[in-house]
Amino acid sequence: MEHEFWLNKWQQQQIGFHLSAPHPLLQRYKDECFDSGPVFVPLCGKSLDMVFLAEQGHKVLGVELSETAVVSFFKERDLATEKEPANDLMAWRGGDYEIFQGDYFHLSSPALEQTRQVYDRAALIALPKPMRESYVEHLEKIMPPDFRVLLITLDYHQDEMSGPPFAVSEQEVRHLYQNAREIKQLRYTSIIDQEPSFREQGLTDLFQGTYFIQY
Ligand SMILES: C[S@@+](CC[C@H](N)C(=O)[O-])C[C@H]1O[C@@H](n2cnc3c(N)ncnc32)[C@H](O)[C@@H]1O
Repeated sequence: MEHEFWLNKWQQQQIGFHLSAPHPLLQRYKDECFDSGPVFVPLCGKSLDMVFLAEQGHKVLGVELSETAVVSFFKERDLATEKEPANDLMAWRGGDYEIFQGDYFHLSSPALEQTRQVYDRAALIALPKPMRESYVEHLEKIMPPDFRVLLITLDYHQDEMSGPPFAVSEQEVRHLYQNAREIKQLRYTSIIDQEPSFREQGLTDLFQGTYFIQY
């Protein structure tokens, strides 16, 4: 997607993707997938999942395009911040969080080289197909060789709705992450009954997939 698309969404506060509580699947699978080390949250928005991770003792690194999102995240927690340029991005630090504000595709940081865990909720599925390949390629470039990912996807008939969120099937996850040592599907369930607004937009079904990916 164009940067303008997301910056406008934040400007106009059209952030239906933002949840008012930590994601239940993060709570369910965190201990199974992560050790006590830091966690990288790409395309993080101002997600409360970061707060949950910090409360569980993790240092949290994020990257987010929108300055509005980053400023709101720290402001809503009443956290004092300091910021400094980090290549093309701006690194904001406060509490247990370090959020790089700018384009994920320009991110590289020594801090990430020490981070072996990635939490992806609504990041991969926020991107159109050609960008999803670049997203995984970039992740493989900026993370250490033995990283792992807890990934939450949505899947539906793409011709029934234009994204975002985009449909990402299990087959595509396996293709995108073909360089990984292990890809385990933890869960794949229909959630259309809990998401009536998607039915109103024309979807006949909507599945949520959860994967553990180990390099
Ligand atoms: C669907 S939202 C999900 C946010 C968050 N993961 C959550 O669960 O609430 C996608 C986010 O990615 C951000 N984004 C989109 N393209 C980006 C890019 N190239 N670099 C960094 N952030 C980006 C958007 O501003 C938006 O906040």
